[in-house]
Formats: sequence, structure tokens, C-alpha cells
Amino acid sequence: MFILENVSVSVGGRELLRGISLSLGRGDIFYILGPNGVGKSSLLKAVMGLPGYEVTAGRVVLDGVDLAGFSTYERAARGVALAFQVPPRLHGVRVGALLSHICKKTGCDAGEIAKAVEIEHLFDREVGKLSGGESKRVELATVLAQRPKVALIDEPDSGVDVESLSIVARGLKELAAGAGLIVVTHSAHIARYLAPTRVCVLYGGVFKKCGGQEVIDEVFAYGFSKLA
Ligand SMILES: Nc1ncnc2c1ncn2[C@@H]1O[C@H](COP(=O)(O)OP(=O)(O)OP(=O)(O)O)[C@@H](O)[C@H]1O
Repeated sequence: MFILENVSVSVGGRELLRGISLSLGRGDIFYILGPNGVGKSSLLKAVMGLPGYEVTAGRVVLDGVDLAGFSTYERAARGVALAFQVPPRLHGVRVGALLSHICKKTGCDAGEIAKAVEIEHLFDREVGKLSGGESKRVELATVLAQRPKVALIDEPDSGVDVESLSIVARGLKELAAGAGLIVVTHSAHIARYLAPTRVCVLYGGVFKKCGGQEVIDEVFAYGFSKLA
């Protein structure tokens, strides 16, 4: 079970978010919707313990353990994985070698994972020289390979064409078989392919509204600022 309990987040000394609470277990797909610049990525980065993104109040708890004080590496080792909005451009590292390296640690099958997100043809390519859409699928493959308990997925639908998006959604469903997912998106395009368990809209630093699929429909109908 993964829980955020009344979490506040500061970035560069500026408080961006306050009172963020959620909980999820394996198989749950929790969407966080919100406009550009509201702090969605910052929330995921703070949960992952990345430098510069600080949880200033509240608790982040995985399986009963408060993650405060754990490094990013330790959080990853305990089962938290982050798929970046813009995946890091790793130069000199080939896709196949990267996946094999992770699978050596987790016991996964790199070939099977590559098949799941259709990246077998990219195995000999450098991670730093992929197209935007290709790198999103490779990023998802690295998260699948980590076999996380909770996966933080930042904007899986940005910069991805419509066919790739359905492949990404398939990969996310496979991920949800073993993990709880927090999926951040400003467009909610991914929701056409991947049904949410719960949806919260981040607006003005807080969760302005939470519910199910109907919240996504309301955002499409009225936008973020006019939500009831
Ligand atoms: N390392 C940083 N230092 C200073 N400010 C930052 C840093 N990272 C993000 N910010 C600022 O924090 C705010 C929230 O950014 P964030 O990337 O979390 O938004 P977002 O909701 O994910 O937006 P988008 O939908 O555009 O990706 C923005 O004003 C951004 O400029």
C-alpha cells in the first residue's frame, strides 16, 4: 500500500503544493490531472526524493515505512519507480544493454519486456539518440524492468503518436498487474486507452476535485479553471 498523507511540496524554496493525500494498492491506476506548471511533475519528483524537490510537510509511506530520509536510490530499491516526462538522454548506452542491466538485478526477461512495448527493433540503438516517442516507450520498459511496487508515470501521453499511445497504454496495464500506478497528465489522452481507478485534479496547489472517470469528462467539457 502506498500513501501520501497531507503532503506539502516546495521547489527551490517556493511552496507549490499542500495537503495532498492519496492511497493506492496494486492494480490501482490513480490519475492526477492538471494544467501546465501546476506542480504535477514536482510532486512525483519530491516523492522520488530528487534533489531540489522537497516534501516539507506530511508523509510518504510505502508498505508502512515512511520514506522521509531515504535517498532516491533507496526509494527505488524499495520499489518506487519514476518514468520521466522527458526521459534522460543517456549517451553511449544501448537500449538492450540498459534493459539487460536492470533485469540482472530484478530477474526480469528483457526480451519479454521489449516485446510488451514493441521496442525489440531499438535494442542496438543508443538511448540518447531516440526520437521523443521511442524514448517514452524505452522509459516505460525500464520501469517495467524495475518491477516496482508503485510506479510514478509522468505524462505518458505527451509527444507520443496515436499508435504509440495504445502501445504505451498496454505497457501500463501490464505494469498495473504488479504495481500501483500514479499517472500524471495535462491532456488526459491516455485515459481513452487506460481506465482510471481514481482521478484527482490538481489546481491552485491543492487537489481541487477527486472522483472517477466523470472528473475527466468534466475537465474535457469545462477545462480546469471552471470545474465545479
Ligand atoms: N528545479 C526547479 N527549480 C525551480 N522551479 C522549478 C523547478 N522545477 C519546476 N519548477 C517550477 O515549478 C512549477 C511547477 O512545475 P512542474 O514541472 O511541476 O509542473 P507540471 O504541472 O508538471 O507542468 P507541465 O504540465 O507543464 O509538465 C513551474 O512553475 C516550474 O517552472
